[in-house]
Amino acid sequence: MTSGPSMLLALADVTKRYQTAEGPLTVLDRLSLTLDRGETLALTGESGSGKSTLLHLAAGLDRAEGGRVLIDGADLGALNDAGRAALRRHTVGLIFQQFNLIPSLTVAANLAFHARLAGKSDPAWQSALARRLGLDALLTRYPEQLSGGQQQRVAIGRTLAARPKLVLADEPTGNLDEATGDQVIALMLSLVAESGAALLMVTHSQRLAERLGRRIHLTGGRIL
Ligand SMILES: Nc1ncnc2c1ncn2[C@@H]1O[C@H](COP(=O)(O)OP(=O)(O)OP(=O)(O)O)[C@@H](O)[C@H]1O
Repeated sequence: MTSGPSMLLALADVTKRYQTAEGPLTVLDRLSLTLDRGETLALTGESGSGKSTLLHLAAGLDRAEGGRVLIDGADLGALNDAGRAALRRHTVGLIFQQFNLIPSLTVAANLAFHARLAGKSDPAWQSALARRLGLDALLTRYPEQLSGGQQQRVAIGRTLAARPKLVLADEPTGNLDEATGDQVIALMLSLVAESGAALLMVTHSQRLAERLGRRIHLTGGRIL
């Protein structure tokens, strides 16, 4: 595999198996894909086709049985746990369906949390994100005092505040009604574009997938 300067994420011949009571289950079968800097890519596939598995591998949260995963030129297989954690902290941002906010922190502190951990606090960018995400009047509230759409807007702001080069989103609007979900996706896409990040987004929705620059479909452990 050649890794040019524009390539941010590459999976090359990646195989992932789980051990189950019925024997080994091959979820990803010599799968390859690349994502360029600033590119947005939608990943669709039936339930159980391996979308979340692929996203976890791309985040360095899990290891493949075969093949290679490269993020920003770094081969995850060649890094130890601390190296992978550092790469995740500095380069990757994750957005999940369940929002995953810290319940004991205010909206403002949640927004600041990841950027601070990554040593990349940028108050001006954080304020701009809060304003653009419509969170200015909610900064002193706690997550349990927010609607689902508001919580996901905080989660998006928290992720983008650290300026990750790669944003990985797993069904980010899966817990929201369609109208709220559409608004949240629109905000996420424009802020991802402004921050220059690349986005890999898992979705069940063909309609949402069509809003991204490129689409791939996972089936039988491979990409169509
Ligand atoms: N830790 C695990 N151990 C065993 N099997 C697993 C494990 N995690 C996932 N699987 C299996 O691997 C397959 C892929 O799971 P994955 O969660 O990646 O699918 P998905 O496409 O994200 O599904 P969904 O759209 O329903 O969220 C499924 O058959 C699942 O049962």
